[in-house]
Amino acid sequence: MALLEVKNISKQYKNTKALSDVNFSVKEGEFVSIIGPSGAGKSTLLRCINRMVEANYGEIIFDGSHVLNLNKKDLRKLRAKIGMIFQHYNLVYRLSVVENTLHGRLGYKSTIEGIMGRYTEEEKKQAFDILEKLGLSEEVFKRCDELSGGQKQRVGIARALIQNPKMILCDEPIASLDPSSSKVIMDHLKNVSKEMGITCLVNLHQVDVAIKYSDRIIGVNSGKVVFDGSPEELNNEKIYEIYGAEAGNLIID
Ligand SMILES: Nc1ncnc2c1ncn2[C@@H]1O[C@H](COP(=O)(O)OP(=O)(O)OP(=O)(O)O)[C@@H](O)[C@H]1O
Repeated sequence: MALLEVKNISKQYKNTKALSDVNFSVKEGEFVSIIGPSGAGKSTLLRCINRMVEANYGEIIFDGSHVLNLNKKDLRKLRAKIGMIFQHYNLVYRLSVVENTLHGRLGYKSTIEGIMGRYTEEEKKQAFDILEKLGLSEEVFKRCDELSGGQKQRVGIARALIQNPKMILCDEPIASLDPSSSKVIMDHLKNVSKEMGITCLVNLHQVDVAIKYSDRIIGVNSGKVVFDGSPEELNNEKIYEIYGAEAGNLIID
């Protein structure tokens, strides 16, 4: 069953048409990558789903809700069910690993509870458990500015997981990481989808990584979906269609 349906989505920034009539759906538990050249609209597309960017036209249905029609209160509830991971982590660096993780609970709290940092014992236990699973037991009380890039991104995953999300949107999660940290992060994300059944929608620059980890790949060029298929179907011809002139060094041997 589709957890997410994106129908006829278009987005126009002032002078730029970033998305044109984008259609696709994602099943529960699926791991889907979105690939495409720089400026293709990948980030805009991901951000339209949780309305960090407002689409101009179309429909998005997530878990039965018509996302684009939600009022402020219901949008907040929806966002609690959708985690997000960013290229530059978006952590509060002067705070500790566990505090940043617990920030994932803020969507479930009143403003005053949030400001006072009131978390239940159960929430704290869950934070410790998640951090242990992500190999961060030793770092729990460290400030986030003391961490490596790979560790910071694992805190980003922890913060998303403590939301108990149905889906995680990942916007270039490994674009700032070296290959070995990238592998650790991608392995954790794959685990999140396969073991925990959480749907992952991941923007990626690296075609080889998308092929290795995804159940399905969506290729975007100039704001349009030009490929939607399995990793096996992504041959060199399709890579040319997605990347155009940039395809040269991406070709698979
Ligand atoms: N806030 C904005 N205002 C105006 N134009 C924007 C804005 N955000 C993005 N754009 C433009 O919309 C297009 C799509 O941008 P977007 O960031 O979604 O692409 P992308 O595929 O994620 O690129 P990259 O891989 O480089 O991150 C680009 O032409 C970009 O310049």
